[in-house]
Amino acid sequence: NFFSNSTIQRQSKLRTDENWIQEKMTDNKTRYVLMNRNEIVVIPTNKRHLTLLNVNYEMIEKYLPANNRNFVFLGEQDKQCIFAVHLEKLVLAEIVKLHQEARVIHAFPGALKLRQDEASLYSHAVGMLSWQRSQRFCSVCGNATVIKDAGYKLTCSNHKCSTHKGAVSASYPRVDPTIISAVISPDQSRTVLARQPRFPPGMFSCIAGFVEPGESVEACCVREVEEEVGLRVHDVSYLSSQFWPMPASLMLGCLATADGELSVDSAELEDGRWFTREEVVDMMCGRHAGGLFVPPVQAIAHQLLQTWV
Ligand SMILES: NC(=O)C1=CN([C@@H]2O[C@H](COP(=O)(O)OP(=O)(O)OC[C@H]3O[C@@H](n4cnc5c(N)ncnc54)[C@H](OP(=O)(O)O)[C@@H]3O)[C@@H](O)[C@H]2O)C=CC1
Repeated sequence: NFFSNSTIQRQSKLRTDENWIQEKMTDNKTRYVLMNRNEIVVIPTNKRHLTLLNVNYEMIEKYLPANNRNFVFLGEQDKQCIFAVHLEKLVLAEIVKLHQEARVIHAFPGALKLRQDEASLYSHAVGMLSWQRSQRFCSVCGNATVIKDAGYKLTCSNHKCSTHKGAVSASYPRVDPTIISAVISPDQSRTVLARQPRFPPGMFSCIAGFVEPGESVEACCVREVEEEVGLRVHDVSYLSSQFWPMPASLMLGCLATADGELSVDSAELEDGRWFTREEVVDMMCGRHAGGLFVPPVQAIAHQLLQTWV
């Protein structure tokens, strides 16, 4: 699945080896991925494809943040280490000026034009760096946090803080489990698609929602479909997953069966309908008579529909 198909070795056992990390950070063979919140630095390879700008330590040294903040070790690929770093907009602009073809672009939808392995690097980086930015202070005593384990762990800088004694001694990266389901009629001829007000005009997608504590994937699927379109699903089956970097959802793709009239929750959804298989095929191929379409092939919503049609 796009965004989750990296060929990188994460080398998680080496993250705690500070000397090794320090040595790799300053090695000129090391490659840095640059970003700023929702922006990435890319080079267009042709009209439709982009590649991430490769920057080595020499090029980035003077811009690297103090205390390794906003910084993460992504792993190793072909014996080359890869780190990601969050930099201020002005710094990104300065770096881009040094590379004739480089551009700073919005990561969405820009990241959809990256090669799959680079899109996976991007999703790994954005999930890690947005978590670090959201955890700058200890949630117990309010003191600053300190980055450990090459960016994968945050501890409180106040050594008297109770977090150093209790079971919850550190903050670890956050991933939000989210179900997404293609709801199919019992005769397999129709599926439910819905649209949120923030979707691009004409786009319909499968039903999605965040898993709550105490819920299984199946129970979450039943609850979300009932809440959003008023149908009671059965026969929920898990198909596959996708990390979705918005900023850190783990999409758990399901197929489920239901029938009946829809009762759309207008607080969350702008529209929700049953669509026939033929209509969905047209929406997937960009030839729907009414101009309706589904998310692109990179999204798990598309993959679920592809499995069904
Ligand atoms: N890859 C794919 O094919 C698709 C991916 N998605 C993704 O699935 C996710 C869920 O979809 P959807 O339900 O439509 O999402 P929304 O982002 O619309 O979230 C619904 C509501 O849940 C609350 N919320 C936001 N973040 C979280 C969180 N981390 N945990 C719990 N609740 C939260 C918010 O409520 P409030 O505003 O009240 O705080 C939000 O309005 C989104 O990240 C979306 O991008 C969705 C469809 C297709």
